[in-house]
Amino acid sequence: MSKIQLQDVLAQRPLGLVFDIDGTLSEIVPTPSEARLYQGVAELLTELAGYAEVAIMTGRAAEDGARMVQVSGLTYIGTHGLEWSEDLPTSSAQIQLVPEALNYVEPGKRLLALVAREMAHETGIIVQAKSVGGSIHYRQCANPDGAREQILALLEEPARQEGMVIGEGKRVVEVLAPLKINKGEALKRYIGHKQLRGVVFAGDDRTDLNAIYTVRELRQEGFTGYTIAVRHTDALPELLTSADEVVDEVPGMVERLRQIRDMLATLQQSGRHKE
Ligand SMILES: O=P(O)(O)OC[C@H]1O[C@H](O[C@H]2O[C@H](CO)[C@@H](O)[C@H](O)[C@H]2O)[C@H](O)[C@@H](O)[C@@H]1O
Repeated sequence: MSKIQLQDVLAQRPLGLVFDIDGTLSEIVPTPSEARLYQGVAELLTELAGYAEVAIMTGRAAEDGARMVQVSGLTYIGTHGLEWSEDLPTSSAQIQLVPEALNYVEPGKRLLALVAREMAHETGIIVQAKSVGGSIHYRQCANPDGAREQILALLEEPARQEGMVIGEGKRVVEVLAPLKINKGEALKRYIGHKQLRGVVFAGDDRTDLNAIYTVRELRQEGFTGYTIAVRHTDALPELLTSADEVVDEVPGMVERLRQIRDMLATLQQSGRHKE
């Protein structure tokens, strides 16, 4: 089978462009609150939204993601696909939590409270609550690998009892609802919701793999999609081998965003996009 070309995907209409934040549009930094969009990204997202539907799909809470991105007119999909909003970052924005997740709000709170209490002695732990579950960051601990082991051991049995799932990302343990909704399922819902005929997805972490797999599956059914993996020194090998293209770190991704913007402008001028 011939290799899919980015140009062919960008020619589809309606077109969706879906981006992860941390490690994709913003550099990985010591703490979540220090993270900022890479220079020029907000302007590029604004320009891209003039040509396509643009969504931010993040493991952060939708509101937290929108606080970082600060671009209106985008769809913000947060908490790994559980939260949706079409009108962030306005302060009165409606944020929808998928109804299937409601039963897991309280169990998630209890598990995060347990970690906050039991790991209070460990300097460097950051507990980041989300509407369902949340993240426990250990990047700043003196012994990050040891801290990771402690968090996983502490959560194993209580998570089982609460019916919650434990996942992992970059120097972070995630407390998740036991739902089939992940970035892959969320991407499928986004494509359906916007009735897209083409999609480009970019991400850098384990949770982004689900979206990459979804694009591959949908391609088998004739859908036109393209995936970009952002390579960092700690990249999952599977992420790099599964994506259609690999770019080097966040600057490489930002350069690709510029090229995508330019390709979309050329397609529009030449009228070669598919209505
Ligand atoms: O899906 P994403 O948008 O990539 O979200 C995944 C997690 O990203 C954030 O944590 C990561 O980035 C931090 C800032 O660079 C870094 O300090 C941390 O070690 C990384 O794991 C975010 O804070 C989490 O809530 C997301 O789940």
